Amino acid sequence: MSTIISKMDGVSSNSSKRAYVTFLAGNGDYVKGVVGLAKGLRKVKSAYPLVVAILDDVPQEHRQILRSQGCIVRLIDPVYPPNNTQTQFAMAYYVINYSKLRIWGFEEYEKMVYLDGDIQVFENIDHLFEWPNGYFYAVMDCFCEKVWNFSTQYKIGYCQQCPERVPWPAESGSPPPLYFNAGMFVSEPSLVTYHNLMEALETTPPTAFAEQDFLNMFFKDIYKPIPNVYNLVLAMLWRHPENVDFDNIKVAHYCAAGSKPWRFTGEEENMNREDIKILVKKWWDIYNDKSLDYHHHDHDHQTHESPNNCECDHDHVDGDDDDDKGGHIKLGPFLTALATAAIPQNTAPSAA
Ligand SMILES: O=c1ccn([C@@H]2O[C@H](COP(=O)(O)OP(=O)(O)O[C@H]3O[C@H](CO)[C@H](O)[C@H](O)[C@H]3O)[C@@H](O)[C@H]2O)c(=O)[nH]1
Ligand SMILES: O[C@H]1[C@H](O)[C@@H](O)[C@H](O)[C@@H](O)[C@H]1O
Ligand SMILES: [Mn+2]
Repeated sequence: MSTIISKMDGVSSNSSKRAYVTFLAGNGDYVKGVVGLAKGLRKVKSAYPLVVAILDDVPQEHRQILRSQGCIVRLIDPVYPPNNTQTQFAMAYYVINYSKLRIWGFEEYEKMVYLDGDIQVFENIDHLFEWPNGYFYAVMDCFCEKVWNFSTQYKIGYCQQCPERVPWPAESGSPPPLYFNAGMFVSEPSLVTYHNLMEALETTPPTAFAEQDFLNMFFKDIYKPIPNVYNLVLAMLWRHPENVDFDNIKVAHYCAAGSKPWRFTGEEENMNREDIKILVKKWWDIYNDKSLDYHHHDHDHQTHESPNNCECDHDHVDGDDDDDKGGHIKLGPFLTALATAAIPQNTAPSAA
């Protein structure tokens, strides 16, 4: 009996230190993605809350919608890549994603599963929290879509998903290290890691895929690839069908151009595929399912009475206080400046 009690104690104290985390910026329609995700996590009976790290530009009305869906809303300050006059930042669309780095400051959680707002879960993935600490778990990306056309991999036709198809040329040395998609990962918040991330960022010029490239560099030594059912990047369906187990997809990532369910028209390339239409419909079925709306009393594991869920969502993760980068700069002028910079058209994702 006593062992059962202590075991249960162990579980509950551990459980409260776990969270799904997503990121939301702007006043646009990504809030729909996050609502869909919150409902999807509820549908599969996840035992852990969804924490939404929001930037200041998310309107109150959207924050309220998230809270009413049982989410924990946490305001974060934006993170900017260092100024670099030499390197033209290729994809302005991704710059705000550097702000995702703030989530390592959510130290009240021992472990987090990060999920992009354009992700949906179809099966319970709580077991990810049980995996050994000390690693960065994520799914390997695919380099075959046009959004990669600036890269050597794309130009050669090399993809880590099928390294034999077009082998990496011997004269180019060893193939690039395994590269993960940063729309889903398992990691451990920690102020030490957080400060190391911020410090490393200061000397890292921005690159095309923003924080995704940066995280790939930062965590390269502890990166553990996991099966793609945990983050099915939709392009895998037509680029590497042999690697896809369609009936067992646990997590779908609607990142292919034109695939965001809440903007879906079916007109973009590949969007008329049956498998895509099935996945988009599955997303909508969850989003529209009223029985999946959050009801405070129905979900004792998701009561979320954390102080972080109060109206005072000014719970900023401390940046470098004496440093402009960590301060409360308005994002608007920064993004405007980026938007007016010369950005090659062909590298801007159409989902933007
Ligand atoms: O206006 C926006 C744009 C983005 N987001 C948030 O940022 C996430 C990332 O943006 P996308 O999902 O549109 O981008 P992709 O999936 O195409 O991007 C991939 O590459 C990015 C590189 O910066 C990130 O690593 C991202 O997590 C990874 O999935 C969104 O899911 C959403 O959570 C917003 O809230 N508002
Ligand atoms: O790494 C990239 C990046 O995450 C893109 O934004 C996504 O659209 C692509 O599918 C992926 O390969
Ligand atoms: Mn995404």
